[in-house]
Amino acid sequence: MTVSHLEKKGYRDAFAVQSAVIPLLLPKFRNTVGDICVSAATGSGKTLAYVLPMVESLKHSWITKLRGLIVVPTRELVSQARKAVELCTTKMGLKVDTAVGTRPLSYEQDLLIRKGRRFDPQGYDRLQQQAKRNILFGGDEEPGEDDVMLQDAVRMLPGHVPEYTSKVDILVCTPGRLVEHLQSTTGFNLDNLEWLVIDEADRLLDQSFQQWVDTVMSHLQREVPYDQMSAKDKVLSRLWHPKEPRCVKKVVLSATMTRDISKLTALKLRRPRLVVVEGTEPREETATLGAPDDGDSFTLPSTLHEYAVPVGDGADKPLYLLQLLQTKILGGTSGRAQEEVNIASDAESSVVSSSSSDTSDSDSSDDSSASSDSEASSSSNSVTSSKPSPCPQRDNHTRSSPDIATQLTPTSSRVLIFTSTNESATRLSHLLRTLHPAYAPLIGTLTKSSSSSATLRRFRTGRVPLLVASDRASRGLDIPAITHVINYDVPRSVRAYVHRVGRTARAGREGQAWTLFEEREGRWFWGDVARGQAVGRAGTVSRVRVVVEEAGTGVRARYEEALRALGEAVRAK
Ligand SMILES: Nc1ncnc2c1ncn2[C@@H]1O[C@H](COP(=O)(O)OP(=O)(O)OP(=O)(O)O)[C@@H](O)[C@H]1O
Repeated sequence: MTVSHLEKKGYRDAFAVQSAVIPLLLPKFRNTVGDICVSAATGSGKTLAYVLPMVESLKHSWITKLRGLIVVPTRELVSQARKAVELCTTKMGLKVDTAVGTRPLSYEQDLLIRKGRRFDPQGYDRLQQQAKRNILFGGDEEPGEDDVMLQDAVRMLPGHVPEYTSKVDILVCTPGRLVEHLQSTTGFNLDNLEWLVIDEADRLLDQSFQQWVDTVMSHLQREVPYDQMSAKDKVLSRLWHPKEPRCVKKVVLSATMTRDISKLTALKLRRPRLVVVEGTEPREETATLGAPDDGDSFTLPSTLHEYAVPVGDGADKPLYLLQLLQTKILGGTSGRAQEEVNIASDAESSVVSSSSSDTSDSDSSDDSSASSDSEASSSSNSVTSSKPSPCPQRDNHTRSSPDIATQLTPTSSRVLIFTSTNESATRLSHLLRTLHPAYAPLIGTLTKSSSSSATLRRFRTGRVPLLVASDRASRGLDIPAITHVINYDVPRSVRAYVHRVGRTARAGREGQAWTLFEEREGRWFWGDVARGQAVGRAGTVSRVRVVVEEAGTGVRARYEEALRALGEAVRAK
């Protein structure tokens, strides 16, 4: 049923990571294979690799209990993972829901827990006594979990006690909200959990997120009270028979999965096995988890094409971005020439980047100077490309940029631009709109405060083909239409680079990643990211020279005006 449904939806063949992981997670290997850690490239299909076997093993459950828990770092990923689960549970009767910090807790409590009652005269007497004591001696603090139960108990029919049951079989959640429910939702527990999936695990095991793991682990080890035991466990406990040990299958995944066992110890994995899937062929390499200094390594999608653009000291970075967008990425514009722009060919850049003796990675080439313009344009005519361009591009040679007022013609490009912070994402969007008013309706901004689902929907559907975002959008976001990722600000780490550029070139599609780097960032970028041992890639990173010419540009005047206005706005705050 699931397979034929998936085929109808276009999922015809299993991807490599799915071929490697699904068999290990199927119910028949449940007791022979321990917990699984998965490392596979971005966009390689890790989500279905755990959702399918989880659904397969839970589909015969006829009483709804919380059996499957999927933890991801952001609310966007919660809704994405939920869609994947719903795709696989169609017409199965399994109940799926989500828990994210943006909804009121009480609203979610109603969605997750059903309040009922059970006939239990002894329990009734006990709870009534307790309620009386609380009324007599209790304080006026916020009601805790037990207080809620007592409040419910006093409203019960004589001889009855409140009973709380799960309304969901599979819950997809963020760690913070999960902890809130564990601490304050009466009846919410992990007593029946069979699957714990931690996606984007290296992020979720970061120190900043760490405390949620301890809370979850302590709930997994909790002794289930007698009146909440399953019928089978009640019988076993009456016979003084040891209960069967609880066995929660843990699946831990990331495109940048750590091999450092010390970071995983908090998860108390059982006979952990690391599955590393590289490339697109179903080749499973089972590695062992290692010591802290073993060094992590990551693989980029083979369909990703990477470029790096030097931007001098960074003072004119928005102008470089604009030229890059106009001439290399969005294309399709037309109109009266107003500003002269020189773009060196990819060919030149390929030669530069592939030369092992190139020491100018952190160079201080002044790309805004007139001399470098002419140098760039002359070299662009003399070198042939050594790397085919994966996406249709415009003429690379010296050309005119479009009239600033020209409307952008329809484009199939979908461009995700990363900045280092939410604030700089907002600032950059503002600058781009001022610099090129015709782009204004095409630019979206994804910040913590913006309505992310509406913004992402507009980006997904192409109504807004340019999205400026902070690293919040770098993890797991699956928008197949993204053709380009631009690192406007260099990422903070190699790991962050891998996740950012992984928003394109997903599921075997072609994609381009462009990184703008300042002089002071060049050494790190080329040393660690572009040529570092930690990153496995099919090709090389090509260096591309984008030259912003100063003379005769209305853009520069607008740029300076926009900077002034921004400065004033910041001062006024
Ligand atoms: N067997 C398949 N056939 C076709 N498409 C697939 C298949 N499996 C997954 N996909 C699609 O591939 C895309 C990427 O999958 P997914 O989001 O699971 O990647 P991922 O490995 O989790 O990436 P990331 O590490 O960035 O989170 C999704 O759009 C998904 O629908």
